[in-house]
Amino acid sequence: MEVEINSKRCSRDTDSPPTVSTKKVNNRDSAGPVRRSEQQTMLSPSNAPLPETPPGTSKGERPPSKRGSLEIRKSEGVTTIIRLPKPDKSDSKSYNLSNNCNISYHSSALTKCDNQILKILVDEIQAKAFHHHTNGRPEARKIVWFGPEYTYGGTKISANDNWHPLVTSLATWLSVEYQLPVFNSCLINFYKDGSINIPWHSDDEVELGPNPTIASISIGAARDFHMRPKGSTNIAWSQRLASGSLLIMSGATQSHFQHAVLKDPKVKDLRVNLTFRLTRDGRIPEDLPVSDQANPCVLPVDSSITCDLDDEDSVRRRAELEAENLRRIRSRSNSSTGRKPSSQQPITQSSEQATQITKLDAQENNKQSTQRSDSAKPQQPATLSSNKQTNDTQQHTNTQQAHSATQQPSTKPKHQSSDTHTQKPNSYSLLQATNQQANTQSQQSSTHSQQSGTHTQQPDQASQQSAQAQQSSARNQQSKLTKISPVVFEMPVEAKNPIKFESFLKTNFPNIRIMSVKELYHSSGYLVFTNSPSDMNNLLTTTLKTNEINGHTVTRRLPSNRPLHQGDDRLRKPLKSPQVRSFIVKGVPLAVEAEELLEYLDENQAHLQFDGATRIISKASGQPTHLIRMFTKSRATYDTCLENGIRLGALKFRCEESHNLPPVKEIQCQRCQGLGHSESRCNAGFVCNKCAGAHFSGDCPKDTGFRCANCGGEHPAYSFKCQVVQHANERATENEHHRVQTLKLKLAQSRYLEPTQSLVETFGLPGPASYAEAVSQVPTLGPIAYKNKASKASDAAAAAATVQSAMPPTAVAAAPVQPALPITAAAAAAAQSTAPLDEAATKTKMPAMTNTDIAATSSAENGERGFTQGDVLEVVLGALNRIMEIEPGRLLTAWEASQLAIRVVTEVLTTFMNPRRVPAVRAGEAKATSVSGGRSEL
Ligand SMILES: O=C(O)CCC(=O)C(=O)O
Ligand SMILES: [Fe+2]
Repeated sequence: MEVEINSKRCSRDTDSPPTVSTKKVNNRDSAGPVRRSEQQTMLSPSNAPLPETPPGTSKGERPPSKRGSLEIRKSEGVTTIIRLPKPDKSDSKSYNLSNNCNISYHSSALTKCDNQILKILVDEIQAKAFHHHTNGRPEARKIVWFGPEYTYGGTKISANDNWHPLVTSLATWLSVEYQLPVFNSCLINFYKDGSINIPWHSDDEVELGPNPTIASISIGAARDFHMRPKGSTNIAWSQRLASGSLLIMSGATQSHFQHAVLKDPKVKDLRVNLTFRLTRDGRIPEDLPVSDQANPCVLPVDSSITCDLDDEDSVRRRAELEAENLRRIRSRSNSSTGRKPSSQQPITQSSEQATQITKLDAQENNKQSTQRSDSAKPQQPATLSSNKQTNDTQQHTNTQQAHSATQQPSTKPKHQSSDTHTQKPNSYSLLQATNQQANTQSQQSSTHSQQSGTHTQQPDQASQQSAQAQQSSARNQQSKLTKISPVVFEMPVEAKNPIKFESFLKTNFPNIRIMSVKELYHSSGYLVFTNSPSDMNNLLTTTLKTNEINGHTVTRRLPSNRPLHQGDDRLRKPLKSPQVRSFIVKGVPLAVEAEELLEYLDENQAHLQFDGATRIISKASGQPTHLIRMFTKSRATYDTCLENGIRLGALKFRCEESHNLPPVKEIQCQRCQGLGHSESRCNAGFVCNKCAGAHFSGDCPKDTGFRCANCGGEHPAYSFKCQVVQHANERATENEHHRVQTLKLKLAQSRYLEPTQSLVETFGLPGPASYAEAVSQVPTLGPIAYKNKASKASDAAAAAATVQSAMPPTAVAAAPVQPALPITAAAAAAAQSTAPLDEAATKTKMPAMTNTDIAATSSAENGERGFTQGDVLEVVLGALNRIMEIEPGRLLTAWEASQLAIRVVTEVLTTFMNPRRVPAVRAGEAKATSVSGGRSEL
C-alpha cells in the first residue's frame, strides 16, 4: 500500500488541512509509513469538516481548539493524529554548502504543536527506545526505528513495521507540505539531556542510495547541529535546531559532509529528533516520488553562506571568482547610474594599513577599467544590498583617489608570486596576478548567484546555474588571481572556540562577506579571509560590538611581515587525530575490567570523554595490576580526572599523570624560520632569523634590532621566548608523547595477541623447533632446570642420570635421556622465570611444609616419607600437558614461554604444598601409567 499525495500539493497556499488519499498499489501489507488501517482513522477525508472537540480526547488533555495546533484522538492508549497544522514557512532558509550540497532549515515548521508532539513521543514511544550498538558497544543515545531492516552505525536494526500513527502522519505531512518523498523509514533519537550526543557521521548507508534526502524534525530542547566537510575538523555550518523545526539535507550533502549534535552540558532537557529517510529494500515501489528531478525541498540558495570543501587553493579560487564578479557588478552599476565617487574615507587603524589597502584598491581599479572597456554591453543591472552599495561606494572612492597616486605593477603571472614575497616583506596583500580575459559567462552565473538570496529560482534553473558556476570557476582557476591579505584575529588559546568565533564574526561584521576562516596553530587565533580590500579594511577597522570571546580580548592585525605561502607553517592544519593523553587510574579492583569502567563512565559521567582504557600488566610478574590507563582526546576530561579522580558508583579512584617524557623541540627551518619543517624541504624565500627581513640570516646588517619572523615580537625567530616557538615545541612534545603511548599500548596488546619472537630468537640458543619438541626434551632437564638456574651441560648430564634412575620405567621409555643436550629455551625460560618463586618457596614456604604438611602427608600416607624426584617430575609433566594447549609446531613467544613456566611451577608448588592433592595426582597417574611408585593410595 502506498500513500498518494493528491494534486493538493499544488494548492498549498489554501488554508485547508493536508488532504491525503490512499490507493492500493501493491500487496505490501504492513510496511511503509502508512498502514491502511491507521490511515482511515488518522487522516481526515478530503476537506471533511473537523470536529471542534474530537471524540475520544482524553480527560485533562489540552483540547485542540486552536486552529493550527495538532488535532488528535486517543484510542486504545494510542494517539491518532487527525490533523497536523500547516507549517509556517515564513522563516525558512536554504543553504548551499558547496556544489549540490543543500540544506534547508524551517525553524517554525511545527512550532504550533511541538509540545503536543513531545508529549506523545514521551508517553507512547519513548518506552520502546533502546540503546543501539555501534562497534559492539551500546550508545548512550536511545533510539526507535520504524521501517524496513536497516544498517545503522555498522549494525543491523531489524525491521519495525509497527508504525506509531504520529510518525506515520509526520511522514505524510512532510510529503504534502514540503513535497518530499514519502519516507518509508524514520529513526527517532532521544537525547535525554545535553550529555547525550550523536557523533560525527554521514547518513550514507547503502539503503539510502546516492544523494539521499533526509528530513529531520526536532522536538524539545534546542541543540546545536553542526556540519563539517568530510576529512576536515573545521565546522562549516551550525544551526541551533529549535523545537518544532525541520532540517532537510539533500543532494550530495551526505557524500561530502558529516554532521553531529555534540554534547552540551548546559542543556538539561529532553530532545527528540526524528529523521525521515527513504530506504530501498525491494519492498518499496520504484515509482515513489524520489525522482532525479531537482529536489523541490531545496529552496532558493542563500549564497551569502558558503563554505569550502577544498584546500586553500580552491578557497582562494572561489574568493577570486567572487571578487571578480563583484567588481563587474560594481563597474556596471557605477557606469549605468553614473554615480560619483564620494569623498568618504574608510576609517583605518594605522596609516600603514591604510596605504596598503589604498594601493590594493588602486590595483583593483586598474583592472576594473580594463574590464569595463572589455565589456562592451552592460550586463543585467546588479541587485546589491544597500549595505554593499555603501561599501562599494567607499571602495570606489579609494580606488579613484589612489589610482592617480599609486602606480603599482598590477599584473604578475601566478607562478611568479612566490618570488614576490622575498622582494617586499610587506607586500602580501599586494601580490597580484591577473589575466586580462574577461569571462562573460562567469559574470552571468555569478550575477545570478549574487542575486539568488533575494530571487526565487526554479530548481532546474538553479542546477543550470550551478553547472555554469562550476564551469566558470574552472575557467577562473587559470585566470584571475588577486590576493587579499587575511586579517589575523588574536586571542588566548583558552578563548579559542570555532563556534564562538563564528558567532563573534556574525555579531560584529554582519555585512562583511567572509570567505573563509583558518585556524592558526602556531600562534593563537584565526585568519579571516575576505574577497575584497574594502571588506578586509572593514574587518580591520570596524568598531566592535563586543571584543571579547569567553571573557578574553580579541585583537586584530594584518599578518606578520613574513608573507604567507602555500603550505605555510602558520596555516598548517592540526594532526588529523587530536592528541591523545593518558593517565593512570589507581587501585581499580581486578574484578572491574577496563572496558567495563569505560562503559560505566560513558553511561554515567557523560561529561567525560574517553577514547580507551587498558589495564596495566606488570612487567615483572606478567600479572594484571590495580592500575588502569585511560586515554582521552579531551584536555578537559584529562584535567578533571587528574583533579577529582574517577568515580565508579560509590568507589572513587585517584588518577595520576603518566610519567612524562622529556620535552621535544620542534625543528625550525633555517631558510624561512617556519616551524615543523627543515630548510631542505622549504621552497620559501629567505627570511632573516634576527630581523625578519627578506635576506639570509647570515647577511643581516644586525643594527636593525630583533624582530621575530613568526610572531613579530622583539626577539630572534629562534628565541624560546617566542610564543610561536613555544607552541610548536609543546605540540611536538605532545605528539611525541602520544606516539610513545601508542607504541606502549601496542606493545602491551602484542604481549597477549601477537607472538612476535620465537624462543630461539629470544634466547639466542639452539633450541627446539616447536613446542612439542621442547616439551619432549623437558623430562631430561626439567628437575635440573628447576633446581639449577645455571644449567650447565655437565650438570645437566649428571642430573639427567639421576633423574633417569629415579624415573618410573614407562616415563624413561617415553622420554629418552639426552645427557649432553644443551638446555632448551623453554627450560631456560622456566629456570629464569621461576627462580624468584623457587627462592621464595625455599625461604618461606618450604620450612612450613617440612614441619607441618609433610607430617600430615606422612600420616596420611601411612608412614611414607615425602616424595621422590620421580614424583616431582611426573607432576611437572602432568602440569605441563594440562596447562597449555598449544598446537604442535607453533613456536612460543618469550611471553608465552615464561607464562607457561610460571604456571607449571605454580602448579607444582601448590600440588606439593597441599598434600591433599597428591593422592589425586597419583591416582590420575596410576591410571595413565600403571605406575604408583610403590606407594599405597588412599
Ligand atoms: O539529532 C539530530 O539532529 C541528528 C540525528 C542524526 O543525525 C541521525 O539520526 O542520523
Ligand atoms: Fe545523521
